[in-house]
Formats: sequence, structure tokens, C-alpha cells
Amino acid sequence: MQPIAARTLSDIDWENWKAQDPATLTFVIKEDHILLIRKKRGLGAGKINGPGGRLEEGETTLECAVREVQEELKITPLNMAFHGECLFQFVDGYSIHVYAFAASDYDGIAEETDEAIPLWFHINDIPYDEMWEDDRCWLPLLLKKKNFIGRYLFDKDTMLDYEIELLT
Ligand SMILES: COc1nc(N)nc2c1ncn2[C@H]1C[C@H](O)[C@@H](COP(=O)(O)OP(=O)(O)OP(=O)(O)O)O1
Repeated sequence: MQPIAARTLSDIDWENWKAQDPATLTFVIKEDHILLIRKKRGLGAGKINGPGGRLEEGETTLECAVREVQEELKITPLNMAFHGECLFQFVDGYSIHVYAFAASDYDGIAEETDEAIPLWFHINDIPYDEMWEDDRCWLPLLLKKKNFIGRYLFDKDTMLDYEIELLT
């Protein structure tokens, strides 16, 4: 992995950009509450996020999104809807392309696993201070059932630049 000299989005050739890893995030939203996790390992360990992770060989983004929720919280998300894409470039050279889903219901009882602690929040009380910086930019759009594509440049945990396009 080669560090890149970018400080703004315009320093990156987005036309030919391809992430090292495709991944997913899923937000179960039910009766004005959202199910988040305290992530115990992997990229973003310690932060609050939606359950999710990297695609496995041969898997679709939807299959990955469902599997990751099952693995991390022992529940199955239902009524999955795709809402958008987040293209993350880090200045250390790493990149990850995240596909974001919302689910309006689930089967089972969410429990702690070795990957995640389940946490429910009212949708007006989302703990953005404990989440990745980009979440404030696009999670409100997903909550409004909008579709979006966003590009983000990070130096470790610090977001240097971003842009979001709303899709119709
Ligand atoms: C940089 O900004 C990010 N913001 C948000 N909201 N989420 C992010 C960001 N960067 C990565 N993520 C998400 C995307 C994925 O859901 C995870 C990373 O995947 P993880 O390291 O958990 O991958 P797994 O395949 O589950 O890995 P292990 O099972 O080996 O732990 O973070």
C-alpha cells in the first residue's frame, strides 16, 4: 500500500478509482430507533457504527450486508433497501467502497458477539461524536430514505474533504 499525497478530493483521479475492498453497512431502523454497534475489532474498532464488513469472494453486496449483521449481532435484517455508496480514500493508500443499506425489521434478538456490542438509539439522538466523521454527512440522508453517493478523503480518523451527490 503506497501513501498518496492528496489533501483534497480534487487531488484524486475518481474516474479510474477502484477501492481495495468492497464492504457494506446496514442500519436497522424500527419505530424511531436505530440499531448501531460498538465495534470491537477491524477498521474503526472502538467506534460506534452500523454492523457491516468486507465482501467475501462471490458474494453480492446484499448477501454481504445480511451475513455481516447475522455474524455481528445474531439477528437477520428484513426488508433491506439499498441507499447509497461511500467511497473512502485514506492518505496511507488504503481505500474501501462501502454500500449502505437500511432494514425496517429483523428476526431474532440482537446480542453481543466477539465483533460487536448492539446499541439502540432514538433517531434524534444518534451519537455522531463517537462515530466516523463522515456519518454526520450521509446518515441523515439514509434516515430520510434518500439515495446518495459520496466521496471522502481521510487521514487516519480525520476527514480532510468530502462531497455528496443526491441521486433521484
Ligand atoms: C472512513 O469512514 C468510514 N465510515 C463509516 N461509517 N464506516 C466505515 C468507514 N470506513 C470503513 N467503514 C466500515 C465499512 C465496514 O462495515 C467496516 C470495515 O470492515 P471490517 O474491518 O469490519 O471488515 P470485516 O470483514 O468484518 O473484518 P473482520 O471480520 O476480519 O473483523 O467499517
